[in-house]
Amino acid sequence: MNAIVFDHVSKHYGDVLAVDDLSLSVAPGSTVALLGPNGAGKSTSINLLLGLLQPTKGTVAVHGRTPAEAVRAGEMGAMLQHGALIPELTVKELVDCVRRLYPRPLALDEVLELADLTGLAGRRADKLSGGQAQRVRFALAIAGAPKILLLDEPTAAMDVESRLRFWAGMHDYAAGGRTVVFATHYLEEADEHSDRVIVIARGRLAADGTAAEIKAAAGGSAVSFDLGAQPTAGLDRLPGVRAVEVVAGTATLHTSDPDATLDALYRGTTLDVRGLRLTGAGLEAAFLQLTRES
Ligand SMILES: Nc1ncnc2c1ncn2[C@@H]1O[C@H](COP(=O)(O)OP(=O)(O)OP(=O)(O)O)[C@@H](O)[C@H]1O
Repeated sequence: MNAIVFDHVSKHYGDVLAVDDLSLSVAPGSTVALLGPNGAGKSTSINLLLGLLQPTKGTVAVHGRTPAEAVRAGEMGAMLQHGALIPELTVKELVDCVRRLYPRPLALDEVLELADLTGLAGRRADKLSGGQAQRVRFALAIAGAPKILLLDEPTAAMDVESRLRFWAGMHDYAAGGRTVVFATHYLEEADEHSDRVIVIARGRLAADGTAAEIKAAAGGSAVSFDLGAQPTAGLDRLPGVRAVEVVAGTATLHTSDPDATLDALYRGTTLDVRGLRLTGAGLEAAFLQLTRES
């Protein structure tokens, strides 16, 4: 059975269509990045998964049940973008308090270790930095040993070192068959830390696959050269070319077949091609193209 299923889900906030006919399923044990620009519908999707919001249309299922049932069964853990911590409690007290609410929690020391909080266990929650507080939110999300862990932009307030440790903790937690879905705008995080990337833009599914598949599907490479004042006519008809951009005298041809494009550029046109550059599309280029297209 799938861990998560969205079946033709739409969510309106008044006139705003935040999620638009989204259908997808997530297999148990996978780590999925939900990637999209600001306002794409990532947080709304996570809130729908937690049963905090109800779809306007369609259904959301978690292990074949409603989100509310899955939450009640202690199957879901979530780290949302904001969440107040009880200021008077120490990190250890807070984590222990939350883990005791669950039927089969992780051991306290294990939670602290996974969230890299062992050294901060005695610190009061109101004396933590922003990044440390994020690690406590992560600890609270995993304390109940949920089968499905949802993380909404988990590394937003973390420095480079904290990010590295956070991802190590996330991978340790995911090992052993747990399902993790994390929302991010950081392409490199999606690339490095997930085995599947779901790109959403304006509430719709823009792409779904491994980071490598998304890069390939988004059109491979770009051929750039100094065009100067020469005419652009016909560049968009060269083989493989999907789009042409001309900025400040530099032409960039986005192509799915750079060999054929280059061959035709030299042999099939009378252009004086200088300063030629060939670049492979990274996830960033793929992401921009996909989110513009959709
Ligand atoms: N409570 C609300 N009332 C009205 N509109 C909302 C509400 N919450 C979100 N929206 C709108 O719904 C759309 C999707 O928002 P959402 O927060 O899900 O996007 P997101 O991908 O998580 O964005 P970000 O990366 O900026 O956090 C946006 O247009 C947003 O303005």
